[in-house]
Amino acid sequence: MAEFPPKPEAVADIGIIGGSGLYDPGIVENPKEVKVYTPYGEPSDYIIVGSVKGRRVAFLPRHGRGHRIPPHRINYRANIWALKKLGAKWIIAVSAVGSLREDYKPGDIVVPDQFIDMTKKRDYTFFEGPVVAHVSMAEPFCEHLRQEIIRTGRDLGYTIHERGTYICIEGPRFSTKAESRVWKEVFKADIIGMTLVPEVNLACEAQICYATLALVTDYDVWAERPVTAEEVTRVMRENTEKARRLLYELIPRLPESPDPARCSCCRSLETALL
Ligand SMILES: CSC[C@H]1O[C@H](OP(=O)(O)O)[C@H](O)[C@@H]1O
Ligand SMILES: Nc1ncnc2[nH]cnc12
Repeated sequence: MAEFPPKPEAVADIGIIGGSGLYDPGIVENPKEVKVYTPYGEPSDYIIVGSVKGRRVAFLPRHGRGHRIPPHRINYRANIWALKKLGAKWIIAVSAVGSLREDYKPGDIVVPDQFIDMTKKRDYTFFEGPVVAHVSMAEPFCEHLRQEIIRTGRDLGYTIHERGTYICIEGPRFSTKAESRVWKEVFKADIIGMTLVPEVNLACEAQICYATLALVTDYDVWAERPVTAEEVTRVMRENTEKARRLLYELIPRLPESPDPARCSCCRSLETALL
């Protein structure tokens, strides 16, 4: 394994990963496209590096510009590695999600606090041996970052749900009605998507504070009209302004370095390495 974590180049301390419908944040001043090489191959695209209200940010569209890469083919390791290499201490991950409950409505924001992994064949770790690590996933998201997203969303008057269990399916197909019933009624998940895992796991291994800003786009397939890809991208497009505003207000609120009293993300390897 190459040096892990890589030495940050301190170009940007805030990483943003854009999901379906958010391929350009539109808030970055003096944007420069940066190509980053990693031991895991190519990230999803060039990374846009620039400033937002005086803070250095690095933006990466998860599916590549124009949505070229399906969720199961995303090089999650290269993406997280690249952001770490650029110096990211925080990653705000934007995602389109389906809702598995009536009261989480299209257009609402959810800041998940748990996940269930139903993916099948992805590269889940940087530690393939001989160095072995078992990071704790009991609290998978950075609580400090989650609280800052929630506070900013509330200040902007958005409908924002403070908790939610995100079930991550393998995709790229959507769920069957029978599966959706299981996710909703048996597993009691609240939202559904295809990209959280292993992005969140790898961010944790890289000791980066990571939280998801999930935008509800649909009611999956349990409601009357089953979700379509067209619906997801259309609703997401209608709501990108919301995500952009939230990011714009949130970024300057983040401290230069995470507060060790508010989360333990940057110490995740202390108890994980064998
Ligand atoms: C375009 S439909 C499904 C697609 O949208 C979500 O992606 P992301 O989390 O990157 O916004 C979902 O997980 C699927 O990959
Ligand atoms: N219903 C759904 N299932 C899986 N991924 C999604 N992304 C957005 N909506 C989704």
